[in-house]
Amino acid sequence: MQHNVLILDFGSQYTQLIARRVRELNIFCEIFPYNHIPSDLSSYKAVILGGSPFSVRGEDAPHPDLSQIRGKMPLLAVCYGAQYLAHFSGGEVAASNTREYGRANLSYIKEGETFFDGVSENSQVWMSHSDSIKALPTNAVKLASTHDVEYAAYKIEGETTYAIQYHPEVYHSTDGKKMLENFLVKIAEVPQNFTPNAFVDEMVAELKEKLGNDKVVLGLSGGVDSTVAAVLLNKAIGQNLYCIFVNNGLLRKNEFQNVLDQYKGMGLNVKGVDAGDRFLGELAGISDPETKRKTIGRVFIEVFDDESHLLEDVKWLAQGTIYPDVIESVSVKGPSATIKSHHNVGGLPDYMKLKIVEPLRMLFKDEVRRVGATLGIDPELLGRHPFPGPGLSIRILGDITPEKVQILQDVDSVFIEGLKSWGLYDKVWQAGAILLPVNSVGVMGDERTYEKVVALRAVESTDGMTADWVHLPYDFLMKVSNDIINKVKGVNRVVYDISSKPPATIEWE
Ligand SMILES: Nc1ncnc2c1ncn2[C@@H]1O[C@H](COP(=O)(O)OP(=O)(O)OP(=O)(O)O)[C@@H](O)[C@H]1O
Ligand SMILES: O=c1[nH]c(=O)c2[nH+]cn([C@@H]3O[C@H](COP(=O)(O)O)[C@@H](O)[C@H]3O)c2[nH]1
Ligand SMILES: NC(=O)CC[C@H](N)C(=O)O
Ligand SMILES: [Mg+2]
Repeated sequence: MQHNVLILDFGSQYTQLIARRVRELNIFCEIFPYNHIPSDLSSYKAVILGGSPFSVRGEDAPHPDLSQIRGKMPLLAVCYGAQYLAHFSGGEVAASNTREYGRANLSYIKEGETFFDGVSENSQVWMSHSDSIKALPTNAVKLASTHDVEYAAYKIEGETTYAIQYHPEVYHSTDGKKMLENFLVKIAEVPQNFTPNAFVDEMVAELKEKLGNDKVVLGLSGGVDSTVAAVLLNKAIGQNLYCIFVNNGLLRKNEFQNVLDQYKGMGLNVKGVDAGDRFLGELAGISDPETKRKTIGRVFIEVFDDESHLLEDVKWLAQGTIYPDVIESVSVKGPSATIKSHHNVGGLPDYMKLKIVEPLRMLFKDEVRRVGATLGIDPELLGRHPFPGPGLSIRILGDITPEKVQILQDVDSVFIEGLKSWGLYDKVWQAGAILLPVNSVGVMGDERTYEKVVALRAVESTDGMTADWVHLPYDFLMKVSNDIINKVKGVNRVVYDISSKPPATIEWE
């Protein structure tokens, strides 16, 4: 893969957004922590320095050595980056009188600067800083100001170095993407050749080379990432790819069969392993959410290990890891605090001795979907809502029994089919039902009932990190709750979850 743009992360919440914007320009980019700059920079055509929660004046602040970068290749310094260049090159950075956070407008733009081509006068930019550049570094020229910030942008004469105090990557910087494009395409002349087709061609060639005639196993979940990874690998190594799809007894209604049928038409070598009883047996009596997750993770690995022993001579394990997972584990802040342990076939124990291959580890979710579309994967599969690996187990509060699984599968099916038939499914990022560990009193046909309560959840989100509940039409909620109570025996009450994340989470456990 061409490594075109290098983004240095100083711990800003927006670093990933910079990468998103660059990718939207069809330019490939990679994020590295400021203290792990690659030693070979020959494949990079430009570098971007990101923002940071630190003050450059602080003692523990990131102070990387940029001597191999600055003046040697095009450099764009954003926020902390801009302050960093100023502070260490003859300028001055000091605390602002007021903390600047939010929208501002450019009140001055230097004429004739390529960086501002096509940028409107008074263009709105997003500020988020408490330090300010009080004096420019040596050889710098002011390029833009706002009402409150004199040095909103500058460049260094004799270098292709640009620096901006605002955040072009944030949506509220109306011309931010234009400025990034001006810098990357017009000034740094980075090629815009990172397209799904190019990715597929390059990745297939790379996988062929890397894997040769080796055998590879892959856990298929029916989800987008593992499916796209499988189709790519299948294109590269054909029948040497062995896909395993495990029924953990906690899938959606009829999902095991439906997913297997769907894969049949795709020419994949898939084995369905029905381990439902094994999972439910191991989960019996467990109510604690973390213990449930850990148990499922362990049994997954055991089933997987058993299955790969049935195959001879397997050398590789393929995974559907995508870029946000990678960034999470390499970012300056490191893997974030465990709120919920995600089960993952990824964390395989050493004794399995398989090498890991992850063809999607450089892609964001929407890029994975586009690659999937290029590969001809059914749009319905690519548009599927995310579904957690531990499945319905974390949507059954309290202990899990086969009866409860069946009730929840039926409720979930009425809800999801309802969303589809009302044309709402694609407007919702994720939806599902939760079986609560309480009974409530109801009346059906003049008789008292004392049955289960279910909660419905539907959220909007871009990446699952934050989410808002969806304002589903009342008519829809009325119809679906009526259908659930009438069709699913054992349920006499339906409630709708109106919590956003944070402070709640999407799943209840
Ligand atoms: N039922 C299953 N059978 C086999 N492998 C599975 C199953 N569920 C999950 N996996 C494997 O575990 C990985 C992690 O699952 P998880 O659901 O957490 O991933 P994901 O990010 O949602 O990806 P996907 O879109 O592939 O489901 C999957 O990519 C897949 O390789
Ligand atoms: O693959 C997964 N394994 C897990 O263990 C897991 N737990 C939560 N999720 C999914 O992650 C997103 C965020 O969920 P939370 O707000 O509940 O943390 C939502 O999309 C959840 O469905 C999981 N996915
Ligand atoms: N967003 C940023 O990069 C902020 C930089 C620095 N911490 C400041 O407050 O000024
Ligand atoms: Mg999944």
